[in-house]
Amino acid sequence: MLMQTSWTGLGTSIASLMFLWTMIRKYLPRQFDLYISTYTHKIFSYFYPYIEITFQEYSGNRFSHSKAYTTIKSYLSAATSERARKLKADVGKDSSNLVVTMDDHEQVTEEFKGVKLWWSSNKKTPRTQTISFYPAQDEHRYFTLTFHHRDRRLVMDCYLAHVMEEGKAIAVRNRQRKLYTNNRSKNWSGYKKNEWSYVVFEHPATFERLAMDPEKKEEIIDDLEAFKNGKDYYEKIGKAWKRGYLLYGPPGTGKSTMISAMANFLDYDVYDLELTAVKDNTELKKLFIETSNKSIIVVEDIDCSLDLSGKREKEEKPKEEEEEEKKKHPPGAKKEEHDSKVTLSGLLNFIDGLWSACGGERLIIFTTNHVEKLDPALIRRGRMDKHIELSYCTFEGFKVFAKNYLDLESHPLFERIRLMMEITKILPADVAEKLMPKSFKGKRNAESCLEDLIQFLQEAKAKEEEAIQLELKSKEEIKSKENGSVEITPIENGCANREVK
Ligand SMILES: Nc1ncnc2c1ncn2[C@@H]1O[C@H](COP(=O)(O)OP(=O)(O)OP(=O)(O)O)[C@@H](O)[C@H]1O
Repeated sequence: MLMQTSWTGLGTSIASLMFLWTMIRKYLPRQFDLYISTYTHKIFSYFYPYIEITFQEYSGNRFSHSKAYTTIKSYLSAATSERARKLKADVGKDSSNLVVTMDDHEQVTEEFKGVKLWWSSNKKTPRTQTISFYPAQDEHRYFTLTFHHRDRRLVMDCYLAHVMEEGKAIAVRNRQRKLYTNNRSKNWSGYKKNEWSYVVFEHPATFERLAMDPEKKEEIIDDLEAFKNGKDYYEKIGKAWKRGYLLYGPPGTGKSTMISAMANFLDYDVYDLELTAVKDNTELKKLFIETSNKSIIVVEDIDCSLDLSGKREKEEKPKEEEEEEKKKHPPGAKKEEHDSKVTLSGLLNFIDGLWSACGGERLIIFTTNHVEKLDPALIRRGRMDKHIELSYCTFEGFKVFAKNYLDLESHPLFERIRLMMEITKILPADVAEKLMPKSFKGKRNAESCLEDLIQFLQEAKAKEEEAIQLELKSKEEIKSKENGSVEITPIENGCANREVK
């Protein structure tokens, strides 16, 4: 009984004290309140001198991931993978491509400028049952960073910035790049929409493996490097952060390969724009707006994509062509659905109109096999800032192929190939095809590849000479027809002589 009275008394006195404490804090001036809370905190931190910061998976609503969480996740995955790599290396297994993520409730200990910090990955499952229109969110993940109270300045001023910077760089490195293409698809109401769809982009092309003049290659690499790091510069000069490239040359000279090498070099996504599938300029604009930053937008074979000759040339169209066009599309007839109405001016707007300035860091690349067919307005400098000609293979280019395909830096047959390449045109695609080993069994095979190439060069030379002879002959024929003289065969010659007699 006595015991019960004393417990009740103790409870009442604690409750009264707490009430009094709350009242005092409520009516105390602000500075005293702050003073008290600082001291309370100091007393608590004496018993638990660690600070914990949490980073939640979702920011605000459940559908948008918090950027900080995602960045920290990349950072910690790299740290965990590194640890796992070291462990594996100790055991002696190959571990170069290992990527490991942190397990729930796993801890990672880090050292930064001599200070120890602890990261842990946690998960919370909500206990309350809520009725919601959206699917239930089962788990709520977060990272907790724990550090000693005395290190809070270093953590706040340096460490967190370091984590964010590293995390972002790691995320960019680990990002799977995408190759997009546009296609028309019907939605549930039957309305045809033009949308981007993608596959993972995994082309192994690099500038190192690209066969072309080394100086030209260096120049392109420098240009891309300057573009990639040019954010401030573009801002300073008041220009949208984008650049146009025109790649031209015969088929099989490496235009597509160069685009892949550029994408790999810059770490950009690729948007392969199929212009013939775009209905009109509005659709083109919409597609453009949907492209992301850090991307290359490619229009391959631009001369074949659409009639982009513009108004000026349309007026000059020969009559026969117009007739043919009319036959294809008689005035009353319904045009085929895929017929595109994208115009030259629409395309120019796409390249450098007002809309092209939304977002940034975009390369626009056109490729063509017939540069002479393009409207000068489309490719003038400022729109297509850099014109790159890809042409027949040079000896320097061949050496890149030999190193790449056959692992050869020199060979007695090289000199013969060099001399032949000086007088014979050969496409890089043909060199690539000839040097592709027929089986993967050493040097002997490499030599037979070189011999194959020599034979191909000899045949190409013979064909070239034959073509020149034919051309000369036809030119002579035309000339003689123009002069009104008939070609005289020996017998005719004889007859003619007789007639004269
Ligand atoms: N300069 C080059 N460097 C390395 N490989 C090349 C080069 N040119 C061509 N190739 C090889 O030839 C093949 C065809 O090249 P690619 O498709 O890039 O040529 P292209 O100029 O885009 O042709 P097209 O105009 O017909 O599209 C590629 O798979 C590549 O292996």
